[in-house]
Amino acid sequence: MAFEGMTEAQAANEATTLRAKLNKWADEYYTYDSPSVEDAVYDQTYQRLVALETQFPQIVTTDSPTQKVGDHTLPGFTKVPHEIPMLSLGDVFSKEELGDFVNHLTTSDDVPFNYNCELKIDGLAISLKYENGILIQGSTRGNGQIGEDITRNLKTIKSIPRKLTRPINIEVRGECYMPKSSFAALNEERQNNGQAPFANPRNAAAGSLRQLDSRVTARRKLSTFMYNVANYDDLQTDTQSGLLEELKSLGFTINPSYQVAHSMADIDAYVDKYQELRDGLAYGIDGIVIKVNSLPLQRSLAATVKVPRWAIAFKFPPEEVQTVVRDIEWTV
Ligand SMILES: NC(=O)c1cc2c(=O)c3cc(F)ccc3oc2nc1N
Repeated sequence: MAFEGMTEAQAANEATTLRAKLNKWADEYYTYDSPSVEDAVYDQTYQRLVALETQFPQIVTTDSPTQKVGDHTLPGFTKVPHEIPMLSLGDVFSKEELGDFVNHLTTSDDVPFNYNCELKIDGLAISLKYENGILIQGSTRGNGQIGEDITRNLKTIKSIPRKLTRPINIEVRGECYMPKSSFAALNEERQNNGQAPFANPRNAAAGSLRQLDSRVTARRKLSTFMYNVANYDDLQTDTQSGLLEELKSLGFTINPSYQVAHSMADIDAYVDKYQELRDGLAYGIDGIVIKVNSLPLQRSLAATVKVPRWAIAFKFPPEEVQTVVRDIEWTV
């Protein structure tokens, strides 16, 4: 990141702005456990400041976040490499795009029209690793390749089984979320004791999971819906819908509102149904996930670098939740 043609004064000026942002975000994170930006934004901003101060050493100040001892990434959680990357879903925003995705897949790759429709829970993606049926590690998605070890916090969540009904080795992925009722109660409590409220249940879940003190996490009434398996081999089922039932039989909580679709009309009906029911659900959803139902076909379709070819997210417009407008002065 070279700063061609930048004068020292300009560098000093930008460094001052970056330091203020980083200090504010760190303060939000440590003091109010409600960071207003994702870690990746914090890290990118930090790296830019380091590059600026490296190129213009004379602008370094003693109070710069770069001068603090220790690792600049938010501490407290060890990093966890995901042997099988935790990818994100590709998004579509209209039924036409959704139809294009499904029809393209079904015709070109000889995929029978057999899709599993699921609610897209608006939470934080997590991965749970079990050995001989015992929970040994829980982690966040992180950047998809490297997550954070939050085992101790996930163990406080009642819907996450410590021990499965069968002693198998399995890595299961799903969503950790905060029910709407818990979110409302938490924000009321925070406002009563002068803390900044969380903007939405997703931020509240993220802030609650990255608590260094698990007792705080335990009080946050988080829950989970699991939906995927990283290593399929131990499973007896060969469909996505069957996988959900198998996860349930192992002791996981799955979202019961899934439905197999055999036509575009089925998919459209499911989308319309849950666009209607959305506001009345006990948890936030930000869309629908449509997946090829056959697991062998999922595997053969695999993924591009970033997203699976066998699944798509149909995104709803943002829900009209009454959130407190945060004084977000910064745009990165
Ligand atoms: N938020 C969700 O409720 C939800 C999320 C995902 C994913 O993020 C996801 C990511 C992949 F690379 C593959 C499948 C997935 O399936 C998923 N299924 C769901 N129901």
